[in-house]
Amino acid sequence: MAARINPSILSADFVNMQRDLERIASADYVHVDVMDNHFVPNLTFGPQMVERVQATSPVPLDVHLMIDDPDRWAPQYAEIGCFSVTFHAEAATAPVTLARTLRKLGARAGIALSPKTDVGAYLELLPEFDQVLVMTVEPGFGGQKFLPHVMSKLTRLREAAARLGTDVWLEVDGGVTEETIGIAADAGADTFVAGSSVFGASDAAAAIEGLRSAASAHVH
Ligand SMILES: O=C(CO)[C@@H](O)[C@H](O)COP(=O)(O)O
Ligand SMILES: [Fe+2]
Repeated sequence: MAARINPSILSADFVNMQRDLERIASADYVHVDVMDNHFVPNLTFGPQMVERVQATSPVPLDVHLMIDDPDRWAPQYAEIGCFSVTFHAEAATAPVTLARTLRKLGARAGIALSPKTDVGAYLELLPEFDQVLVMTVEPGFGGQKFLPHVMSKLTRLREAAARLGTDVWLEVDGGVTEETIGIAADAGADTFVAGSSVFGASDAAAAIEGLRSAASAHVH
């Protein structure tokens, strides 16, 4: 199976967003990091900007909400028509109810786990989600180092998905490069977010292709 490569526009030039969206037109999805300065100590943008990105982007949006109270704020991203909406397990009060709402609104529902969050409580709930985002850095900033110790979560998620017979995408986010992507793919990831390693390259399309082929050799 081919790996999905989702460049993160956190590393794009915010005043040249249209140009940077065109640079990553060969990606599978565009990863959009929404941060609120409360759940994480950084602030990006909200639904108005995401709606404009969606109208401009040649590829669908994979929205990653690093915000407090996603139960209240996440549905509006599905209403805009975003392809997938992922909220943090640590921030949601009623994750299953929220995932059902997102699906009813036509979005894929995702749940994200910060590095210190155990995966155990979510394994039996996998059929309620279309994707699980395993953070491989502390959420909040691009350009951090990949944390290999979280790979055991992917192994457990992959086993649980097979046992439950559910087709859930397993996404990794943070520090993904041509050097680290194979480690995540070997552990069971099939969807890869990459910010600085794509936008930091002079040729973003070549960087996407490099990541795709480095991962595809490992994706099961
Ligand atoms: O959600 C986040 C950070 O909180 C990510 O999506 C980053 O944007 C990834 O950036 P790199 O680690 O690939 O530079
Ligand atoms: Fe992200």
